[in-house]
Amino acid sequence: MRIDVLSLFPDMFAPMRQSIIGKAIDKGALDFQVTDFRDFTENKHNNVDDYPFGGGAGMLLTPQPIFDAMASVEKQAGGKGRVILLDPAGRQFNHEVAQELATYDHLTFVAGHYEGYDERIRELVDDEISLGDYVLTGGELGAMVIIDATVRFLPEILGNAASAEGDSFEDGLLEFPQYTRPADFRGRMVPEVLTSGNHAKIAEWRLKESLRRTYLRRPDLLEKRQLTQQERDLLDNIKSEEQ
Ligand SMILES: O=C(NCc1ccc(CNCc2ncc[nH]2)cc1)c1csc2nc[nH]c(=O)c12
Repeated sequence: MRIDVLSLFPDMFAPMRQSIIGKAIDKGALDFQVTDFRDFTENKHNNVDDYPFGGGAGMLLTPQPIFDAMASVEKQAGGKGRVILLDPAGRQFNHEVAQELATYDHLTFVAGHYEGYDERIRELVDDEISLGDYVLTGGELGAMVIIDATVRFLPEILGNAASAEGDSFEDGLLEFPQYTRPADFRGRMVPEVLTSGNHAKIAEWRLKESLRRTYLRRPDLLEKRQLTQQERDLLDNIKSEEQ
């Protein structure tokens, strides 16, 4: 997979090379390139933004540096791949979107700053993604979150854990409580069932605790999810316990 980012703050992406991105690059699973579109401005003052026509507060990114930075990526990479604009007005990022993006072999992210983009920049763009309904100062952190969540799906990175996890019953439910050694931590015991070796009982306990957690914290997820008869029975059980 190749990922390009167009940004005014390329250094913000350097720390990613210390973790998941670096691992993917070392494994040859990922080509990662950040382009500073300020390098492409034809403006003698090196400006990349300007006042909005029609007045109003804030500055907008001008189209020329971004168009020319994109042309440079196209020349280098032999194309621009799937172009994603980070924008608060975009569709909300989530697990499904990450899975969808992971299917492309080339993604180009455009991260803006200031109060937004000149509308004509959207001509370059295939998709617009927001990280949620809160205001950030720019798109870089959003791009990093999306890249992290997407790169983890690469087979070389998480093997089949990511896909397997996605397919199992956890899909659509919150994670069950997890424990590791010691079984007795200063008097706080790990639930008996988990050290019983009874795998059927363990699986049922995990399913029930996933349902309990989802019921208590994210009932909206339960609304969206088809429940098996076993899950419905467990949920009835939980509802009476949680009275
Ligand atoms: O670039 C981003 N933010 C910078 C930014 C913040 C506010 C505005 C719009 N300004 C108000 C307005 N609209 C119309 C007129 N005036 C534009 C850009 C961003 C990328 S993804 C994301 N996801 C969640 N939140 C975010 O802010 C982001």
